[in-house]
Amino acid sequence: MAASAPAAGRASWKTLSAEELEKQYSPSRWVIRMKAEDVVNTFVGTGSQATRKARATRRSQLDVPYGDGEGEKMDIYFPDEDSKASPLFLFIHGGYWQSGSKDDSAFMVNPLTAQGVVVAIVAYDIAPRGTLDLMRDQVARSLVFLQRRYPSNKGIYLCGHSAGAHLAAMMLLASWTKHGVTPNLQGFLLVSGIYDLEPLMHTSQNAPLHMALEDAQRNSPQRCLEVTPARPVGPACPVLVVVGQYDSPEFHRQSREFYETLHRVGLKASFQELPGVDHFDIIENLTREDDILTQIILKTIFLSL
Ligand SMILES: N[C@@H](CC(=O)c1ccccc1NC=O)C(=O)O
Repeated sequence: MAASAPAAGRASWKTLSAEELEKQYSPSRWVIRMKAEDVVNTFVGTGSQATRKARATRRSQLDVPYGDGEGEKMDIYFPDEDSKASPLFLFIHGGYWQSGSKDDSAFMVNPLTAQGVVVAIVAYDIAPRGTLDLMRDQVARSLVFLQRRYPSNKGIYLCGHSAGAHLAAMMLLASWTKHGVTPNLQGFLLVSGIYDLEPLMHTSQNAPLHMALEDAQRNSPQRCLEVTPARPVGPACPVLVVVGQYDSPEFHRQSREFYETLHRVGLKASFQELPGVDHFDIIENLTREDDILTQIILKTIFLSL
């Protein structure tokens, strides 16, 4: 009996009504510090202000193409002192694979570049233009591009928020042989992510995504990790799963169960619930050097060097 308990727990969302699922997967409705309708505008405002500041105060290369597609661009921000062997931090923005842009996602650039980290913010083709399979391939190619451009890097640290954490987690399942180079991935930071996409099929978020059951399952790291034996990162590569105190119960469940799966398959996983933050200020606060998640990121990067 005990062996079947996790599987039963994993499908617990199936008992929720359509209305409750919609609420659970609407992150702004769980924010307590302001009205739900103001949350996303505030988040985008903070992100675009941080991006303006990063572009004004840091050396950068903007719209660097990592592929031939029009949307396949990244912004790269550099520390003041030039080094050929810096750690690289790649951020994948969220927005349910249908909103968000690299141009308002440079939250963490100033605090991280101040400590000698090169920060790249990647753009990908959001829906309806892009499919989940395309986005996943774009993120993989952006990592390959970074590895080729900076072959002596001191590790690539991949961070994603929400839908971006999902895309980051999919890189734990990537097959690098077809790309001809394996990115030097040394850490994953998965912030308020979604790892099982099946519940989303039953919410309004699926309208532009058009996920059928096979699409949702093929793109669910929670599911794929358990059945895929070959993994591209070793047991020494830390994978941090982080969720905000005020994320919804379903987001908490998704993070906890994904952490448990990572741990079970032998990855160096850790799980942290950050107190006092929600789905949005968990990322907005990365503009600050003294933020707890900024400090966790810096520790992850510099303790593993
Ligand atoms: N429509 C959603 C927006 C949202 O979930 C979101 C917005 C910006 C960045 C990340 C988000 N969530 C997941 O990717 C909401 O307001 O709850």
